[in-house]
Amino acid sequence: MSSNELTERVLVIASGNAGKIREFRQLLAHLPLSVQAQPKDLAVEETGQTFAENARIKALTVAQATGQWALADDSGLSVEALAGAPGVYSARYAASDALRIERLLQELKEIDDRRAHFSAALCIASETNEVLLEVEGRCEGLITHAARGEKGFGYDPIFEVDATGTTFAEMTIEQKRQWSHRGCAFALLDPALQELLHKQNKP
Ligand SMILES: O=P(O)(O)OP(=O)(O)OP(=O)(O)OC[C@H]1O[C@@H](n2cnc3c(O)ncnc32)[C@H](O)[C@@H]1O
Ligand SMILES: [Mg+2]
Repeated sequence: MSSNELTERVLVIASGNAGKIREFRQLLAHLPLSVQAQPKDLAVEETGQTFAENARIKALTVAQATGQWALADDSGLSVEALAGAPGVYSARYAASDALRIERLLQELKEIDDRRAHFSAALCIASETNEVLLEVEGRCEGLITHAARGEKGFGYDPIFEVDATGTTFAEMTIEQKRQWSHRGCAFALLDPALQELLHKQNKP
């Protein structure tokens, strides 16, 4: 075993969403961390009113259940013409990604104003019930009239990023990292997390 492995801290990704987990594995790859998935049987109720509250709830619950640091992400799509819906209810909008997309396109059928934004709140909590880091990121765009692209997950095929004119589903994981709500939030988290890990490893 190398000395690196000896000091490598475990970080549990407090999410049941395979698409998010894939992105976090890429985002965290350069850090001296052992990245693990949360236990399959763990379901956390998202009772918060905001993305930040829900991210906290998920991070604290999973950190306590696993006895490790946990990183949670609460995210969603807010549509201007729908007064911010589905927002924190983005996962509960319908039963599957395909049905969520279908419902949103249906709701916006007669509506010209397609402006929307994605938000992501990230939270890292410790096994001792402490919130270590919290950040938020946002990405502005438009809801398309039809799905475009095969990559990504969730609402990606119908969210066109203002800055690129492409949907998240048309982007590589690296491009999505550059423009997305999650990538922007992680850019804020990354230096603070590195500092925290550095401090921890000092004798
Ligand atoms: O709570 P966890 O277990 O992390 O997984 P979840 O899928 O329930 O995640 P949220 O509660 O944060 O709900 C977010 C919803 O918004 C969608 N979403 C979040 N980020 C997205 C992204 O980058 N691209 C497309 N859809 C996204 C996601 O698929 C969910 O339907
Ligand atoms: Mg959820």
